[in-house]
Order: sequence, then C-alpha cells, then structure tokens
Amino acid sequence: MSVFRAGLFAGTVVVITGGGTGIGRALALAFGELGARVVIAARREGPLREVVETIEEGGGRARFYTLDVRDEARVEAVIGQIWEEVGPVDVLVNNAGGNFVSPAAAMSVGGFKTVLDINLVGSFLMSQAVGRRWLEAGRGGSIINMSATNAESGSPLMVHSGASKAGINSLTQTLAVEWGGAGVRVNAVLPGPVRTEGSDERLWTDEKVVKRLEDGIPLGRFAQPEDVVGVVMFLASEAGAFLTGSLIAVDGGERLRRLIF
Ligand SMILES: CCCCCCC/C=C/C(=O)SCCNC(=O)CCNC(=O)[C@H](O)C(C)(C)COP(=O)(O)OP(=O)(O)OC[C@H]1O[C@@H](n2cnc3c(N)ncnc32)[C@H](O)[C@@H]1OP(=O)(O)O
Ligand SMILES: NC(=O)C1=CN([C@@H]2O[C@H](COP(=O)(O)OP(=O)(O)OC[C@H]3O[C@@H](n4cnc5c(N)ncnc54)[C@H](OP(=O)(O)O)[C@@H]3O)[C@@H](O)[C@H]2O)C=CC1
Repeated sequence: MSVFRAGLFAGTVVVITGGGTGIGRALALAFGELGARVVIAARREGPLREVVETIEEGGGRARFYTLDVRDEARVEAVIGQIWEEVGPVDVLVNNAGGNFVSPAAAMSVGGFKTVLDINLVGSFLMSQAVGRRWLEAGRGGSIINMSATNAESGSPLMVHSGASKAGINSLTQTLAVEWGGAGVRVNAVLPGPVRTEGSDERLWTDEKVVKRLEDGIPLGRFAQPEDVVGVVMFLASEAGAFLTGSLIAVDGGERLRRLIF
C-alpha cells in the first residue's frame, strides 16, 4: 500500500467484519500499517487473534471481538463496547460473508436464508448499530460494503449469494440517500472471483473451473485479497469524500467477458 502516505489513517477507528481471513484480513493488515486503530469481528477467535498479533508486532494497534453478524443483540452489544473501549467508529467495512455452490433447484430454504442472513441482514444490523450512533452524535462516517459482481450478472449455482449481494447494492444506495445529509457516506466494492481461504474451500475447488474463469478475465489472472484493498482505502480516505452510493467493481474486467466469435 505504498501509494498511500504513512499515517493516513492515524486516529481513525476502522471496524472490519470477517477480518480474520481472506479479504478482511488483507484489509485489517493494510489499515493497521497506515496507522488506523483496527477492530476486527467474526465468529472464530483463532484467526482474529492471529491478525491482531500480526498488526501489533508491526507496531500497529488492533483488537478483536467475537460475534455472529446475524445476532442482533450481540451486534448491538459489541458496537456499544467498541464505542466505550476503543472510541467512536469512523469507518465500518461490512466484509463478513458466506457462500457455497449448489444448483438452485437443490438448495434448501435453510441454505438460502443462511447466506441472505449473513450477507444482507448482517450488513444491515452492523450498519444500523453504527449508523444510529453517528446520527445521534451528529457526526459522519464511512460504510463500505463488500458486495460482488454476481449481484449484477446473475449468479448461477450461487443464487443465495447473488440475491444477497444485489440486496447489499440496494442497501448501499438507500443508506447513502437517507444518511448523506448527516455526513455518512455508504459505498460498495464488488470483487469478481478472488482466491481466499473461504472461497478456495467452498467455490474454487475444481482447477478446471479456476482455469476457465481465469481465461475469461481480461487482466489475465485471478484476484488476490490484496487487489481489493486499494479501492477500500480510497473510499475510506478523504480522496473519496464526494463518493456515496457508488458500486465499484474490482474484477480485472471479468464481468465484461464476452465471446464475440
Ligand atoms: C464469476 C463469479 C463471481 C464471483 C462471485 C463470488 C461471490 C461471493 C463469494 C464469497 O462469498 S466467498 C466467501 C466464502 N466464505 C465463506 O463462505 C465463509 C463462511 N461460510 C460459512 O460459515 C458456511 O459455509 C455457511 C454455510 C455459509 C454458513 O455456516 P453455518 O454454520 O451458519 O451454516 P450451516 O448450519 O452449516 O448450514 C446452514 C444451511 O445451509 C446448508 N448448507 C451449508 N453448506 C451447504 C453446501 N455446501 N451445500 C448445500 N447446502 C449447504 C445446510 O444444509 C443448512 O441448511 P438447512 O439444514 O438449514 O436446510
Ligand atoms: N472470494 C471471492 O471470490 C469473493 C468474495 N467476496 C466477498 O468478500 C467477502 C470476504 O470473503 P472472502 O475473504 O473471500 O472469504 P473468507 O471466508 O476468507 O472470509 C469471510 C469471513 O467472514 C467471516 N464470517 C462468515 N460468517 C460470519 C458471521 N455469521 N458472522 C461474523 N463473521 C462471519 C468469517 O469468519 P468466521 O468464520 O470466523 O466467522 C471469515 O473470516 C465476503 O463478503 C464475500 O462474499 C465477493 C466476491 C468474490
């Protein structure tokens, strides 16, 4: 992240859900490096603890809270604790997400609702708990939602994920309008396929599929978590001061793939 100046986020409290692995981990490390007070939250303590230790070893400041973003009471309690123990939140990154591959016809309603609850309801609960405090205090802030390109292009074999991410896009634009006057900016980042712990385990398990996807990416390679970091930093910084309700794809052009002949 050497394109961003040292100390860019000094004095800024950044909360990242799902910060123990994958894209969330890359974001936590990058924000930590640029001086933010990083707070990460997810269900498993092990990965969260490891990320906090890595940030602290590098001279940064971080802490973690365990929570399930679907649990309304726990979300409210953890956000309250963060305000008291760390300070008012400046940036919220709704990154926690779930997915698995299944034909729509075979998917249980429970499976469908599980992914909707984690991705869409979880992002709503976190945004509401943080946003209410911002509105009450008359202070602004920035929310960055982790959507995906499957929100806009159909989502074969991941109907739950595509529907949830389309919902996140709408949530992003609605909150941007409702809260813009209070100085709250709400934007979304839409990655295409990214190699992460979670997706390698659940989505990109077949090397033939990986190769086919990669062949369709104009920039010629699969994304790594670090590829998503720059745009999130930009949106969280003053450089993004006039962006709200924006949906920004980060996919090496994958969503544009078209066979002409
Ligand atoms: C060209 C494409 C562009 C790219 C688009 C990519 C977009 C998005 C990508 C990603 O999100 S990658 C991130 C992947 N990471 C994760 O998924 C991490 C977190 N995931 C999980 O915790 C689980 O996988 C979970 C299933 C999402 C949630 O776990 P939880 O413990 O809460 O649920 P369960 O109790 O295990 O299951 C609930 C429900 O779901 C059914 N189910 C679970 N796994 C599968 C499966 N592999 N296949 C079919 N059904 C599954 C399970 O049976 C339960 O159903 P019911 O019993 O309630 O009916
Ligand atoms: N990888 C990809 O190809 C793409 C990913 N995305 C999105 O990027 C985001 C990050 O995904 P990625 O890094 O790939 O995947 P990972 O599985 O590596 O990371 C997801 C994180 O979310 C946390 N999480 C999952 N469910 C919950 C929950 N109910 N409550 C709290 N935390 C939860 C997990 O931690 P824990 O299990 O400890 O709770 C995990 O650390 C997701 O929103 C995903 O949809 C978008 C497009 C493409």
